[in-house]
Amino acid sequence: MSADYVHSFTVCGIYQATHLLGEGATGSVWQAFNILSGLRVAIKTCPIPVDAALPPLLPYEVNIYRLLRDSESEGIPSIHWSGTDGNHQVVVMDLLSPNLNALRRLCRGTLSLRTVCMLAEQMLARIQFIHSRGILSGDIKPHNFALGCYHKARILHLFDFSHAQLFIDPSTGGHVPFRIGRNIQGTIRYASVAAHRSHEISRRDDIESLLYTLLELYHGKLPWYELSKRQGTYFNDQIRDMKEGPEFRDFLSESLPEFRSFHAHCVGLSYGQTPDYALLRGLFRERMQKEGWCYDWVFDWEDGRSSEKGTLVPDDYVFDMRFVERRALDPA
Ligand SMILES: Nc1ncnc2c1ncn2[C@@H]1O[C@H](COP(=O)(O)OP(=O)(O)OP(=O)(O)O)[C@@H](O)[C@H]1O
Repeated sequence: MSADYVHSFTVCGIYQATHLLGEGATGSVWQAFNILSGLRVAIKTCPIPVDAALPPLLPYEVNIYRLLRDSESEGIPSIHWSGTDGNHQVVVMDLLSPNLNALRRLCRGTLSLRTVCMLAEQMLARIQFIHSRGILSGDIKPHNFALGCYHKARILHLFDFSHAQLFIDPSTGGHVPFRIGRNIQGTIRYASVAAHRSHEISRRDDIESLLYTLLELYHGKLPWYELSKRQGTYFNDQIRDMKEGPEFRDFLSESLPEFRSFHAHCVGLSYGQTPDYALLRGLFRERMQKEGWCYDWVFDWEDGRSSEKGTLVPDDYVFDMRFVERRALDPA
């Protein structure tokens, strides 16, 4: 967290920050409100690098948001303002609800098949949209999807484009050529096998990461969950081997046929090939139809019983036992 911004601060004179929402590798995200209209917004801040040679991170992400901005960009947060404020780069954007990883935890670790099917429908639409604009997310994971606020409360948003990249070369209009030797980016737990192998990524890699995302939302954990908490090449290689090996095949064989068909489609895609988004969406639509479920966009976390014992506390939060009441541990 930035030392300058420990307490409430304002941006642009009209956005008053109230509290910290989350932190990532790029910066801190704060909840704020517009003091003129009362509209609640999110503010992402990132210290300006001291070394002028280092590339500015937030302006890069803002440029991606600009490329995605048009009348069809439902489910991509709007940018209200961006620029520098003091020694920070700042972007003011639509406020979103807690991300899907937090909501999975709120629902005691797993989401129902009905909720996963409804989420898959919107996730595929978002990914297809950014792909249609020549952009890859490079970091598809539950943490980067969240419902909107106000009238957008039923619209799933894809956000955090800090690892996004263009797969269409603007100078040639063609697909970026395949190459090996690219550093692995994004989040190891959800990275595609090709990304592990330092291959250039393309649309198929976002789709493979979506498969891992959906599997985690449904099952609660991926087979490489424990390994993914460790860092280093050794663990990355172990995770890659698990993704390609019998452990994952066994996991899939005990899972749902929809996920097996999804996996078969991913494996069959070559570099640069357009994924069959309709086929993938159809897998979940058919299941919804078979079960007699309708797309009412009422998710598990809106049912009080699913979240009874859940928590929004992050995985890595360490409770200090000095602050836990003895009675809670020993009711007698
Ligand atoms: N517009 C928003 N509204 C509400 N919460 C948000 C918003 N943007 C981000 N957050 C919260 O802040 C957290 C960090 O944001 P974000 O993922 O954009 O940061 P990052 O530094 O790019 O993260 P990463 O390390 O994953 O790349 C998110 O997990 C999310 O919970």
